[in-house]
Amino acid sequence: MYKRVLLKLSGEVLSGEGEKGFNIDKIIYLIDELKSVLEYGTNIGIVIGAGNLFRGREMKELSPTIADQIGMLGTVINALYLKDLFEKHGLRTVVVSQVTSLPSIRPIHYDDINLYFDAGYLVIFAGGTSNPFFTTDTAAALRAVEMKADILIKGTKVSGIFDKDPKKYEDAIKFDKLTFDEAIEKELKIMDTEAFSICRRYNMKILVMDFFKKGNLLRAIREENVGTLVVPK
Ligand SMILES: Nc1ncnc2c1ncn2[C@@H]1O[C@H](COP(=O)(O)OP(=O)(O)OP(=O)(O)O)[C@@H](O)[C@H]1O
Ligand SMILES: O=c1ccn([C@@H]2O[C@H](COP(=O)(O)O)[C@@H](O)[C@H]2O)c(=O)[nH]1
Repeated sequence: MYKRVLLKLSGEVLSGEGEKGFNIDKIIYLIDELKSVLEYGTNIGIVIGAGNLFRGREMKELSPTIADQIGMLGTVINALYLKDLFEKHGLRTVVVSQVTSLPSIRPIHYDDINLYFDAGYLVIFAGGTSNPFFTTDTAAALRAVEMKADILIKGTKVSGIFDKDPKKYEDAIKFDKLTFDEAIEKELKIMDTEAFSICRRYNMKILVMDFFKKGNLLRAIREENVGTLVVPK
């Protein structure tokens, strides 16, 4: 069973696939999934995307750097929204970020992150990498390495990594396991090359799995066969 996990969630986990904003039923579902693993004492850090609010690349009327900054702020909005609801449902949560200074957000300090985990807090890393031209997949890779996670779990709307986008091609074939070299060489668009490359350099395993299937998070953390695993060799 994994003891320390970085969970990367697509913003659409908060809204529902193809939807915008927040859907409270989806967030209650997320809370239930998290509770089922927290009771085993697993430390969980979360990197949240912002596809439910803003994606830089979709705001074509704006300059890319401004659009990306708005996207990063979207991840901060999601983090604060989650923190409040998590706490109302009994999950102690801290939001850390370098991109904004707000009273309910703390700066990222490695020593403090260990203290938060030791005290049983969920840690939400908001604000992406703090730089434009990246996505929260790259932020998840960085934070997974920084927090010395056992694995980066990407919870998304597809059941794993396929040879092509399964949302576009019905005949896409799923991989059970891949190496980082294969994922990068095949240019599989499930995650950015930057994210794969950071994980390859630091031997950070990645599991991609369907977050909308009930019980999948616990199965993943118990190291059961779910989704697609990306490993060094
Ligand atoms: N080879 C592939 N295997 C699996 N999925 C793929 C592949 N290529 C592209 N995809 C697509 O990648 C998407 C992954 O989306 P992800 O969870 O990163 O959401 P996102 O849109 O980046 O996040 P957000 O909603 O926060 O912006 C899937 O929905 C899937 O359609
Ligand atoms: O490091 C980062 C992370 C994100 N952004 C911007 O935020 C949005 C939302 O992130 P998703 O990963 O797409 O959910 C992204 O589209 C970028 O515009 C960023 O600039 N830098």
